[in-house]
Amino acid sequence: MDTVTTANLTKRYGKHTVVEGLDLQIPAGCVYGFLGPNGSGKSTTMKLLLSLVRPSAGEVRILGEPMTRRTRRRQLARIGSLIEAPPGYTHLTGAENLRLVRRALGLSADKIDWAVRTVRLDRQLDKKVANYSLGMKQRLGIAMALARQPSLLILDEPTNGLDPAGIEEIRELLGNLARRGVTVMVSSHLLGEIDKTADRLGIISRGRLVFQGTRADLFAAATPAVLIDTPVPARAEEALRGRIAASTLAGGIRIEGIDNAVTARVVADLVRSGVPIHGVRREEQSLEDVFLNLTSGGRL
Ligand SMILES: Nc1ncnc2c1ncn2[C@@H]1O[C@H](COP(=O)(O)OP(=O)(O)OP(=O)(O)O)[C@@H](O)[C@H]1O
Repeated sequence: MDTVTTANLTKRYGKHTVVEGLDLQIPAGCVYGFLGPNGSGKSTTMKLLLSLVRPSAGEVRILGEPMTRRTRRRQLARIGSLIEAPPGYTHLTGAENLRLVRRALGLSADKIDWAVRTVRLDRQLDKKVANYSLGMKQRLGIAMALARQPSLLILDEPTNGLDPAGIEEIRELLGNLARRGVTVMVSSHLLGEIDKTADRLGIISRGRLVFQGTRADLFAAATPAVLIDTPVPARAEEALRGRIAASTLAGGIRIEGIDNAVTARVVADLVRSGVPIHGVRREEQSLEDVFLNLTSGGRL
């Protein structure tokens, strides 16, 4: 079952469409990496899911139920979230902040203890939050979100500004939570920060979902350029001119965006034209390249 689904989810501010026709599907118990460049609409989407912002069109369903003004209170009891800046009063200690959360939500002490142990903040609780590192603040924010033992955790850029060790720690934490059955949606503008933890990826660019699926699906969806090795690249390019756009390289030609059937036809054409072919392969492509292609080079 999917924990979150949206249908045609859309948000407009005046004439500006910030989120457009999103159909999200977040399966239960997974880490869903929600990726997109800065300003592409990730925070707005998360606020829509949490009903902090009202959709201009479309709907959100969480744990099988529509998220509306009427159901919001009940729904939010099952959702933990961390949106934008880490929460907490900086003049209070971690423990004092958590006590406030405990009272506000009427939780038992063992739930707070569990959340604190899960984020490994147990030894830092007596410090004032003002003296916390950014990583500690993020972990306190996650502990606050976890205290109610949510089925769904929504985290907006929790690794933003953290050093590599801090990023790794959050990644590990999210993986552990998912293994215990919590569905985690986590956003980032950097693919490398979450791709190792995420079982599923959703990529948003200019308010539209440009990809949703597994990492393997993402690779498959992208078609890397074909490289044809030949000692006479200029002749090969000449033979294809007017039909296929090829660029010449030292020792071969490069053709973008052609599928296997077209590749076979190109090779047959070259052979017929007397061009010797020493090899045909697809260019190596990193997940980062695929991401950049889908998001037009990481721009909005
Ligand atoms: N309340 C608002 N009124 C008008 N425009 C808004 C509002 N909130 C967000 N926007 C615009 O919506 C677009 C998407 O913003 P959003 O914060 O959702 O993106 P994001 O992907 O989370 O980016 P970032 O990582 O920088 O936070 C931006 O152009 C932003 O200026």
